[in-house]
Amino acid sequence: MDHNKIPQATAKRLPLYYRFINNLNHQGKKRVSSKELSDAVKVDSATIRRDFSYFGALGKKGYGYNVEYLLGFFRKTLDQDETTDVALIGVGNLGTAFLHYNFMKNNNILIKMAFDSDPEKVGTTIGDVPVYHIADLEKKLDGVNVAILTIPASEADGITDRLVAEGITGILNFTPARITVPEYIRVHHIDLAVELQALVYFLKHYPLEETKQLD
Ligand SMILES: NC(=O)c1ccc[n+]([C@@H]2O[C@H](COP(=O)([O-])OP(=O)(O)OC[C@H]3O[C@@H](n4cnc5c(N)ncnc54)[C@H](O)[C@@H]3O)[C@@H](O)[C@H]2O)c1
Repeated sequence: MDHNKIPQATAKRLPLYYRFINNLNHQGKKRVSSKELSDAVKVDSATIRRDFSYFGALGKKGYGYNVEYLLGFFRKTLDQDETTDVALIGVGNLGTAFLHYNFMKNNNILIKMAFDSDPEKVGTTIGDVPVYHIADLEKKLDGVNVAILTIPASEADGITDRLVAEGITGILNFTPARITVPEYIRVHHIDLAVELQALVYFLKHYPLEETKQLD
């Protein structure tokens, strides 16, 4: 399947589907209906059916979708069979938590190395990840092309320029800074304050029905 043919909005929902289908598979479930999926991932079933038609998965009425088939497709599409190495920049409160979190458990994503400017942190290993000095970024990066930024906002631009010069293609930016990159570089910005505000807004204006809350 040509991945470019999957619409971006569908592609964004893939990890969500993958996580749920993977759990079902672990529980030994062989099939799943679009209604079950819809309740679990909070995407309406019409959208799920349309998304899945792009994957060549056509659910049968009264049967649903084959869990193994979907899992095989998601694994390939999300490159779950390959490990993606990631570098984390900034081993503070947030960065340290990520280093302790084992991303490999559900996804084949590995934080392979971390960088910090604090001499107390450089040379240590946190959650099996070595922490190098930020001055050695260019020397150590060695083909890693995804980075997580958990440094102070004031440092974000300078570090981003260095990452871009080293061939990084994707950045997950946790700093409040809006970083500027060439258009061929993908930046996903995660702003927890905005996410929280959105949650509170939805709670206020679109409260869920009681039965759904009990799910
Ligand atoms: N802690 C949170 O809950 C939270 C939530 C949302 C966003 N953020 C954002 O994430 C970023 C990190 O937050 P934090 O709480 O972990 O901060 P922190 O101060 O605990 O950690 C920042 C780390 O970056 C290192 N650092 C500073 N300059 C550097 C440089 N030039 N190169 C490499 N390392 C450098 C510091 O030594 C420190 O270890 C901030 O931009 C913050 O606004 C934090």
